[in-house]
Amino acid sequence: MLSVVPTPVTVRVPSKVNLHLAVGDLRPDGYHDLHTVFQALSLYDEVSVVPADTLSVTVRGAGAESVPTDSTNLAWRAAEMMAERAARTPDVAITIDKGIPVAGGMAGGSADAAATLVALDTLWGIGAPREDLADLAVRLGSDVPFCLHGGTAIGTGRGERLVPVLTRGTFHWVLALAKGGLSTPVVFRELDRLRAEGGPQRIGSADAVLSALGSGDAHQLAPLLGNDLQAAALSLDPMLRRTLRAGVEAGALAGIVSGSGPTCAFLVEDQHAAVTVSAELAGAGVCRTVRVASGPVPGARVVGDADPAHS
Ligand SMILES: C[C@](O)(CO)[C@H](O)COP(=O)(O)OP(=O)(O)OC[C@H]1O[C@@H](n2ccc(N)nc2=O)[C@H](O)[C@@H]1O
Ligand SMILES: Nc1ncnc2c1ncn2[C@@H]1O[C@H](COP(=O)(O)OP(=O)(O)OP(=O)(O)O)[C@@H](O)[C@H]1O
Repeated sequence: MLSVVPTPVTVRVPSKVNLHLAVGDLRPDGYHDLHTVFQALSLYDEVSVVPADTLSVTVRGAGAESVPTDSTNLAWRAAEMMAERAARTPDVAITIDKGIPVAGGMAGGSADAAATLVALDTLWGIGAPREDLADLAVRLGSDVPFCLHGGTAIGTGRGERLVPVLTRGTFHWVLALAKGGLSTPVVFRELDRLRAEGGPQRIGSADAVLSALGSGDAHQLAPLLGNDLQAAALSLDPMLRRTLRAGVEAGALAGIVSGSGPTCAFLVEDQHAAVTVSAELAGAGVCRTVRVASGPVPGARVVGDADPAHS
């Protein structure tokens, strides 16, 4: 008798960079209020799910060895949450192909959680409204709702309340991936420590960033990029200063630490500049590897899915 091999559902999910990341004071719940502008970038993870006897997670790609494959993996937790919502057991094998740097400040784990929600929604034929998935997403992490959403968006609260931002055209980025990672809570704590000592200066409002995004002009946007966590990331990893300097010397319009770091994101003029800047930066010996990306791109979606309900 022929046995039916189940077909996996695969979801592609983007990374993010914070074009503007204003961090408020520490709240009683341990989080900080944020006012941020996210942009989803074309550096992706792919997450596949297939029916299995029990829940499992396999991670492949760069940095896979430092990603947990047990119930502390955000994708595992997403599967349990989705199963609970669907009143069923989470009997799936999850395979994560990492293209997003691990602990790199580009929402790698959050992306996998968002992708798992979308993949299981399809595999189990749930058809949950996007708002329901967003409600589950916020319980998994502050960046998870944006990984579902994609595009460019303002994030407030702890980063989970999203409003889409109108942008024109495509922005081109060069990403310098670091050898190690930085822990997000440790970077927030370092900022609190620096602030207790009187510094660093806080970035201002995002208004100018929003109008630069509307113009589609990378030259206008470049000097406006700002990240309150940058000083904390540089304090924990002073070598990042060299990386930021090298990117600008290589011809980038501006460089910024991405989120909590240590990935550095460089805005460049166009696709051609992305290639030349990335080649020069790769030769400067200031990072583990260099990637080219563009944004904005859509959030987590099933590969090969042309259904506009998923847009
Ligand atoms: C730095 C950013 O990537 C910017 O988008 C995010 O704020 C981090 O989002 P995330 O990795 O999804 O973070 P979560 O898993 O929600 O939180 C991890 C830890 O980071 C700190 N955290 C996170 C978000 C926030 N608004 N304030 C915080 O202080 C808290 O110590 C929290 O316990
Ligand atoms: N699916 C996952 N992928 C990567 N890391 C994961 C995953 N699940 C749990 N983790 C854990 O989370 C830690 C942070 O990894 P992650 O790649 O999410 O960091 P990040 O990109 O800096 O996050 P963010 O930008 O959202 O602050 C890792 O060191 C790892 O132990």
